[in-house]
Amino acid sequence: MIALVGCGTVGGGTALLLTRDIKFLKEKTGLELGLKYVVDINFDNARAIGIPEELYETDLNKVLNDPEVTIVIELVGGLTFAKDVVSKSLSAGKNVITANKALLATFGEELFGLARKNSVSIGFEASCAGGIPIVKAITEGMAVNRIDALYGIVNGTCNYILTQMIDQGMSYNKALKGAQAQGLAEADPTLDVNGMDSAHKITIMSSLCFGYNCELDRVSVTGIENIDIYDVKLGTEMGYTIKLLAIGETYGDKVSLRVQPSFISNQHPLAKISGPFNGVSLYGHAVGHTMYYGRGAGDLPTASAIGADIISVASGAQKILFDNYKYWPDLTQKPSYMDQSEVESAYYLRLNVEDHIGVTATVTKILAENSISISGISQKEARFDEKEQKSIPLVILTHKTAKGNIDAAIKKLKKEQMISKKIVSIPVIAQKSENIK
Ligand SMILES: NC(=O)C1=CN([C@@H]2O[C@H](COP(=O)(O)OP(=O)(O)OC[C@H]3O[C@@H](n4cnc5c(N)ncnc54)[C@H](OP(=O)(O)O)[C@@H]3O)[C@@H](O)[C@H]2O)C=CC1
Ligand SMILES: N[C@@H](CC=O)C(=O)O
Repeated sequence: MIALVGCGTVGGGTALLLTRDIKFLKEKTGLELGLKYVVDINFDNARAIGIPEELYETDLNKVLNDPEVTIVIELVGGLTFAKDVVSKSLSAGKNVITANKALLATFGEELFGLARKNSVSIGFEASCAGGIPIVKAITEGMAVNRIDALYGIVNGTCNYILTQMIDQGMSYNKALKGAQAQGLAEADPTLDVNGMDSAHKITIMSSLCFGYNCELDRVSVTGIENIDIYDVKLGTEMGYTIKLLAIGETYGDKVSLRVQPSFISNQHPLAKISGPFNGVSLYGHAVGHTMYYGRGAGDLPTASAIGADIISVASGAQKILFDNYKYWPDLTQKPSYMDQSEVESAYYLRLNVEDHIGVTATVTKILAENSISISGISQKEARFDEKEQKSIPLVILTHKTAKGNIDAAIKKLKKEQMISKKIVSIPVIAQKSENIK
């Protein structure tokens, strides 16, 4: 029997699948599945979607002490009560299913170890890229591959906001409200827009891809909060679209983990992933490039991934994988990390400069001194700030260069009197080449 803790957006969707669709699930899988408890502190949402009242429970201990319950689904979110639910359930010998990427990215090693100690397993398909079965793709579908890179749009809220801003000209705040209304955003949407939710997901997925216990605090994270629609529009004119990319890559025996707003060409396979959808590209040594697409957030799409875990746990498949796969974070070593300053890409730079003779020469000289080669440069129409101060936007596209060079050049440029301190730099990410061998 199943107990579900937290009946909000995802919990509500899951409870619906386990009540309304239970007959279909049994017919399809041949498994005897049953929802016995819905634990929450209030049941407004459960009532609103018609979950039967006899399932409602406020006391977690009742679930923990019920020997009939073999699966506890944690859908509360956060790191405090959720951690208690997961730890206590595992310690009570119950399998756990969770969508809580923050919890697994922070305490994965401890919780996976606890599951192993108690001979149970943790299902977490819904923790990365919502409804896309990406955990199964990495651990099962790509099993024979050495995976050396993962590029993903893995936050539905940010992708929805950016799409609305570009396609509808909607303001950032209005688009964020829209994402919240659709149940895409986290309870605290700061985690979405500041890039941390994507960082949680890239930590979990990279650990499974590369066979290291990747650490959340080694992800270089930039969110979308400070993106200026002016740059988005200039990017569009140049044939680029802006996406919040989560990237995990290996460089020899080193790992690089980063989340960053990035320009990608309109021809890039991830460019067409819009609205609440997510897309994840994996690169394996045997298969080459594979790509996964689907809804990255929302009640039923995420419940679909939870349902897949329920079936895996109930059929015994999850435990077999848990016992045999060697890339779980409690079984692997922490990686060595690539120094972020050495990571290379092309860049879009926007400077605001005074309209003086020699300013472009000063800029190009500083870039050259920092080993940055320019692939394009253009001066745009003058702009006026809120204090009516005029400045000329100078947009530069660079060839591939190390991030350290860009940072050093920006530091120097900011010291020049004719150049405003606000310099925008956005990596321009090309599609990775396959390396089949
Ligand atoms: N929303 C999405 O699309 C996705 C979410 N996730 C993850 O799924 C998890 C749940 O997210 P989501 O459904 O959006 O969150 P919600 O905030 O909608 O749901 C959380 C539920 O837990 C309840 N709750 C809070 N504290 C307790 C407690 N002490 N005891 C029992 N119940 C409690 C809340 O009640 P109340 O409302 O009264 O506070 C609410 O009903 C999170 O880890 C999130 O990161 C993963 C993929 C997609
Ligand atoms: N808030 C998240 C929900 C899914 O993980 C998102 O927007 O992607």
